[in-house]
Amino acid sequence: MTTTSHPAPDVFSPGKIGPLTLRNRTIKAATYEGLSHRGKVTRDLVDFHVRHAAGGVGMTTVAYCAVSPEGRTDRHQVLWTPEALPGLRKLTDAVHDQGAAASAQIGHAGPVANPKANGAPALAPSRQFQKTTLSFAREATPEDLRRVVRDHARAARMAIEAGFDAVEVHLGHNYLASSFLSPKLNRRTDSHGGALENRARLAREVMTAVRDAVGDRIAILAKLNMDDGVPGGFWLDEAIAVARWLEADGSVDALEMTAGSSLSNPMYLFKGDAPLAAFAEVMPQPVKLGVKLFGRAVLREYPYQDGYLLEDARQIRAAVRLPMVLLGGITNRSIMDRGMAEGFEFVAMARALLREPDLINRIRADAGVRSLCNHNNRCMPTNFTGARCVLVDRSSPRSATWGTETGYVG
Ligand SMILES: Cc1cc2nc3c(=O)[nH]c(=O)nc-3n(C[C@H](O)[C@H](O)[C@H](O)COP(=O)(O)O)c2cc1C
Repeated sequence: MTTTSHPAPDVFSPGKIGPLTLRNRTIKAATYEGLSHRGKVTRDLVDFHVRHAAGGVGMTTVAYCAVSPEGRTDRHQVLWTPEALPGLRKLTDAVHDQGAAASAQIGHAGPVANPKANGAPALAPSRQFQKTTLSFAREATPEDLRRVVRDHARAARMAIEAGFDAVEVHLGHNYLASSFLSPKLNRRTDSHGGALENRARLAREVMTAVRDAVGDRIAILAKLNMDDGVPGGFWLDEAIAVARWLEADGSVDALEMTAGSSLSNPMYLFKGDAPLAAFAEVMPQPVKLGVKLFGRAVLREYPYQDGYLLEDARQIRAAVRLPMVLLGGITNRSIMDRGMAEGFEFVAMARALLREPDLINRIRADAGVRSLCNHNNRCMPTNFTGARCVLVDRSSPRSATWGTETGYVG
């Protein structure tokens, strides 16, 4: 542990991530909004982030902006194209007007991508059957990997043009870089497979390319898995080594630790109820069929408790000096204070802020405020139809005419 000799910072005091100073230490975690249309920003997407910025967070994260077309989980996802830039700039300007910073989550979904929607097979370290999309992901060639690394660098450069203060690189949930880390998913025998040094190569190449692309003009965060929650998968001991390498590479300004596999164990990240019926209801084919056939095996339930990733994240905290963001069940002042006391510099929150976007302002005014989120997790499947808490708003903003009606903002 590096910080026990210093008093714990107040979560409402300013905090530094690389070149960036946030007005406080709370971050709206990435929740894929499902509010972009044909790769471009809509008014609904801007409004979503303005709500969170006005609600008091230090930084809001625009999720998940794919670096390559075959790396999308939804065909409407923001892609880093010149056409997307004017809308992204309007989004970051609107967030800045509220006094918050804006981060873009960038990444490649790898085997989690939707091949039908993308019109291209998903990429994986080794050829494999995807239960959720009932299709085979193809083995990425060395040229694919070089291109994906370049795509991350290009995305990070465009994030600067779009006015973002930070990029958060997705190294979790068995998306592409995370699937390479997994000894279960990665059965390669080349320089990107086998020993941990080789399995971690893609994640390190991506982070170094992003650092080379942006220098210290904006902050660089990495959202790194600690444990896939899958027998034979990537887990904590290996994550500690990877966190140390990323620190030694100088490619990261802050680490946010996550867990689970969007491929085979998503509830390991969320804990709480598994919303199987809600998933089957909204998913397009063939994902709907995949959920019906394999959903019960994939959506296993785990008990929820506040700060549920703290026990593992504490071990990473002890291994590196980098600023760290505590994620997972942060819902009230007392778990925020606990994170600060344990040496984390920031906290990130997803579901509690979907339930109440103004929760940060209310906790700041009254430390006794409790979140109304009950971890029923029925927000999870809303990410393709407008991420929201269904206890607040059951209806989707997306309709047959959605996009034109809502209006592009650039
Ligand atoms: C609707 C929804 C969409 C999400 N989309 C993303 C995403 O695009 N990228 C990501 O890294 N995590 C995503 N997550 C996970 C959250 O960032 C966060 O890691 C998780 O919800 C645990 O934090 P919490 O306990 O504060 O909710 C999503 C979560 C929800 C509920």
